[in-house]
Amino acid sequence: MDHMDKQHPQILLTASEMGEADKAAVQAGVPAMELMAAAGKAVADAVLERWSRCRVLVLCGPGNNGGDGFVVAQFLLSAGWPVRLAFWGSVETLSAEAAYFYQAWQGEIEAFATDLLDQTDLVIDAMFGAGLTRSLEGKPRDMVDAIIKRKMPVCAIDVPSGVDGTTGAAFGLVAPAELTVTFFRKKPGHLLFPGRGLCGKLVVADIGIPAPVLDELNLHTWENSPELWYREYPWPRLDGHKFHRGHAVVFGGENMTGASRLTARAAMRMGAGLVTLAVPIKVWAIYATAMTCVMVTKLEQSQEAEDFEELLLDPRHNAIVVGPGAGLAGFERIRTRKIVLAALATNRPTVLDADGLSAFADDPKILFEAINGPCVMTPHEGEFARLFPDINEEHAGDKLRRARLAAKLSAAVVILKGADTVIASPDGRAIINSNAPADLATGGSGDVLAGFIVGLLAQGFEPFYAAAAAVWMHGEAACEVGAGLIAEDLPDHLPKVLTAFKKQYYTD
Ligand SMILES: NC(=O)C1=CN([C@@H]2O[C@H](COP(=O)(O)OP(=O)(O)OC[C@H]3O[C@@H](n4cnc5c(N)ncnc54)[C@H](OP(=O)(O)O)[C@@H]3O)[C@@H](O)[C@H]2O)[C@@H](O)CC1
Ligand SMILES: [K+]
Repeated sequence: MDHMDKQHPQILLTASEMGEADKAAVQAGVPAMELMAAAGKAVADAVLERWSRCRVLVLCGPGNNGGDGFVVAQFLLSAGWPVRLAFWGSVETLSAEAAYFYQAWQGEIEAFATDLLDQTDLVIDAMFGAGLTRSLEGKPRDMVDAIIKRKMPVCAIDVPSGVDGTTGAAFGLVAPAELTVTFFRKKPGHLLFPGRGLCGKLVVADIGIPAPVLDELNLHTWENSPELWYREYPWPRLDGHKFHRGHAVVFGGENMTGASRLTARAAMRMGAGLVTLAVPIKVWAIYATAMTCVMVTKLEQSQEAEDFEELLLDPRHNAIVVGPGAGLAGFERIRTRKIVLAALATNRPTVLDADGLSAFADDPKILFEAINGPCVMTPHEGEFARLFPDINEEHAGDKLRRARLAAKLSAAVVILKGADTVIASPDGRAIINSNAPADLATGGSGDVLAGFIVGLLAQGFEPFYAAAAAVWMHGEAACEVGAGLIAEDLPDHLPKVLTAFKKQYYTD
């Protein structure tokens, strides 16, 4: 855990945490005026780098986001660009720094009017940033509406106005930015949808806030990267043999036999020393003919759960996954529940996915009460809504909080999947993943993820790290494959990912 330290470049700051960092920086002797000047300069530099000289309209709002806008306008004007500036707000309520840069602006200050866009090639959105509390109304809303209709290029300061930097939720209409420049550290809303999709390219600028101010804050959210967990990674030992690398057990059902096969193959690829697929006797032959390095074992008819329990009496079976293709139809639901409960009763690291979660939709409490050991749950949004209906409703639009509360309630690491997967630990820490390409949205990719996780658990990786590492490797493997990806490709491209990862991060 030491490595997920607060000064980490991957740390993410909510609006209030950023405000605290800002205050601490001022207390440490960095004047607020300098922070604003640096912020505005960073935005101007990013604009000068990306765009050629063109007619710019800077839209300044009533808070410090607008203050940054005055600075940008002045820098671009000094660089010889044609700049117009419109302000919406009241001069009396500007902060001291914003008022200073308002006064310092050498051009005219105009009122918000959509016809300003007629003579504009590029909009600088300095309307609202971290202080946004509600949907835009009146003139700012009309402006955003017109920018959207005209499909104007936008550079947003901190966040596109209307995006909540803490949650990524959009308050009403938002003009999508081509470039967003934020300060010091990213915010969760830059990584979580819809915010992420509205930011365009994201630049993080250093504005002179000293990193040690972060040590004083209570921070617990990071962007996923091997930097967070590579030091604890269970590197294979040179003198090791397969028993050092664990033995994962995968339950396979009767109908969707492909799902657990993908899981088992993925667990092997991730480096589990051995993998056993335990399946009902009726379908044993289907599995046995399809698998090679994975062992397939039979569960006798009508006593599958008992046989599964017996299999787990062997303590070498040190990580378990139940869910992919486990089955929910008719009697299968009861069987899946029994298998899950048998797995959890061992208190060994267990991954619950798909049907292994949905089997408890009627009474999730039974599941939560059974979780007393290390457990990773991997719901997609539909499964999450079934297991955590109250949290889901109460905190709609705040994926980070939903995942965190679910982890706390269930005492499991929760991976709330999607394009912006969140990995939450029961202790309150959370990681947002950002490397997943769109190609990953394909049947079976979740089964592979479950296999990657159990493969790491079998090797003794701590569950929160195993979850984060598996999600990251899954994204990397998908990037390796590219367009046309099918789930089978993911385990087979993992060796390239693991090799590159080892080359970059392994130290003796
Ligand atoms: N922290 C730092 O380190 C640094 C921060 N910097 C910059 O400061 C920005 C944060 O500044 P900020 O806190 O003044 O918030 P900001 O978003 O400009 O405006 C809040 C104002 O808008 C109002 N308001 C809110 N929603 C509204 C709505 N829908 N419609 C209408 N009004 C609405 C709200 O009024 P109220 O809600 O109180 O009625 C309040 O008056 C940050 O994003 C970054 O760009 C940099 O200078 C570098 C250092
Ligand atoms: K903005």
